[in-house]
Amino acid sequence: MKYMSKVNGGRGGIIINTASITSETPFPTIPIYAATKAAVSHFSRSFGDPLYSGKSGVKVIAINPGLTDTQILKNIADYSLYDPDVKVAFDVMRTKVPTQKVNNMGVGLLQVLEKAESGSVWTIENDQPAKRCLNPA
Ligand SMILES: NC(=O)C1=CN([C@@H]2O[C@H](COP(=O)(O)OP(=O)(O)OC[C@H]3O[C@@H](n4cnc5c(N)ncnc54)[C@H](O)[C@@H]3O)[C@@H](O)[C@H]2O)C=CC1
Ligand SMILES: CCCCC/C=C\C=C\C(=O)C/C=C\C/C=C\CCCC(=O)O
Repeated sequence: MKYMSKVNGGRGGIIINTASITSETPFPTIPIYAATKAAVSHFSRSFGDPLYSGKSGVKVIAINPGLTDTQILKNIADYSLYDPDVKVAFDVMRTKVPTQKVNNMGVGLLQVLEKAESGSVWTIENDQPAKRCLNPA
């Protein structure tokens, strides 16, 4: 931010912070992960305020990916899931939530870069176009 800021002779720019759809609502199966993502969303909304971006020319935006086919899902068995019943609930949820292709994150990200206002939060899920999140953390 310091070096990108127009105040310091920089060119401005865009910072995209990766939150998650788990930031939008309480997520009992992965509480710590979901809470950190809510923090990423809130942090981005605050630093994206025109109070900062108006002077700096640096937009700050958060994206909320839905479940996406990456390595993090293959590593999931390595994570502590707190309780055996939570593991069962987690596995059931996995079967119900659609997993999107990584490519859709690239497409969605370009849409966000083109039109997003500073301080906004965008959901990219289910192989659909990016949508502005109406109930961010
Ligand atoms: N795949 C999914 O379903 C979703 C992923 N996300 C978020 O997307 C972001 C990217 O994750 P994916 O590409 O899905 O997972 P990934 O496991 O493919 O990539 C994560 C990358 O982060 C790196 N990494 C981990 N700890 C690090 C550290 N301390 N310092 C530097 N690098 C570190 C890993 O080496 C890996 O290259 C993460 O913030 C994740 O929480 C959000 C919503 C859904
Ligand atoms: C993953 C099954 C639940 C389905 C939830 C839908 C979307 C999830 C999006 C995410 O951001 C979750 C992606 C990966 C989970 C990664 C880590 C879990 C860490 C668990 C923990 O807090 O110990």
